[in-house]
Amino acid sequence: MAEIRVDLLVYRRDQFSLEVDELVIRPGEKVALMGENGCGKSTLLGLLSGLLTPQSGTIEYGGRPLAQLGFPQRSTLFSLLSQSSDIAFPFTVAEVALMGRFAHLKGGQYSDEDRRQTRELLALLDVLRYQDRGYGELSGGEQRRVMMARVLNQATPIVYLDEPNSSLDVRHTLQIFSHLAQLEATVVTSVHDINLAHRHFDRFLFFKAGRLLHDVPRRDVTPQLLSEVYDVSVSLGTDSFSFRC
Ligand SMILES: Nc1ncnc2c1ncn2[C@@H]1O[C@H](COP(=O)(O)OP(=O)(O)OP(=O)(O)O)[C@@H](O)[C@H]1O
Repeated sequence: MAEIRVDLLVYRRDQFSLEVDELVIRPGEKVALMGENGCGKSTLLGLLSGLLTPQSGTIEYGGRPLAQLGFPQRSTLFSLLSQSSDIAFPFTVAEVALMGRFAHLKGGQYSDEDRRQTRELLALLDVLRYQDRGYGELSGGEQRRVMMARVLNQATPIVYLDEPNSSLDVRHTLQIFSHLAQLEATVVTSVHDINLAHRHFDRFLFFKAGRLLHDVPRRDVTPQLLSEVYDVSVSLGTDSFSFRC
């Protein structure tokens, strides 16, 4: 599995800039990207996955610069669940999830194993019963779970997720985060629910206005730190943080 290494990264867009001096994410780490709206979480995921190109700095996977990796290599190295996932064509749920296997296609055909794995993931994400329905006929939360099945189906050693629990109800959110926490893969996800992330993830990158303010393990996420990041009053109860304006 590849280590992710970021050095002297600078990305500018209009009035916004994201700067990360140094960041190393080791294989298997579960990393939450956190901070208020517009602080740069999606931008960082876009840069790490090569959808955006930095003005300067480097991103490396196992010592190989991202810029030198072709698309086939990238698609077996990392997958990305974007914030929005519209599909223009009338694919079924099973077809959408099966697309995750595209990077592993042999001889231009999906194998029986690809189809079996797809069914298993659709069941895990609790959408197997919709497998023959049109993707566009599902609710927002159901579509999100199908997209999650597609991303996990890619079976990459690194999984990038942009707010995976948006539109999800509490049960599916808990199930998905428990699953992510148990994956062997490196997982890097943006997430707004601090208590949810704190329960399931190991490492927390807090951004503010495009800067990496804190990079801390679970035990160092304190009310003081959260208060600084989010500009709210924070207290710690028996097992969760509470917030007040
Ligand atoms: N396509 C775009 N074109 C221009 N500016 C953009 C675009 N996408 C995001 N921005 C701006 O870039 C900055 C960082 O946005 P980004 O989406 O990375 O934030 P975020 O931390 O993911 O926010 P959120 O929690 O709301 O998802 C913001 O100022 C935002 O307005």
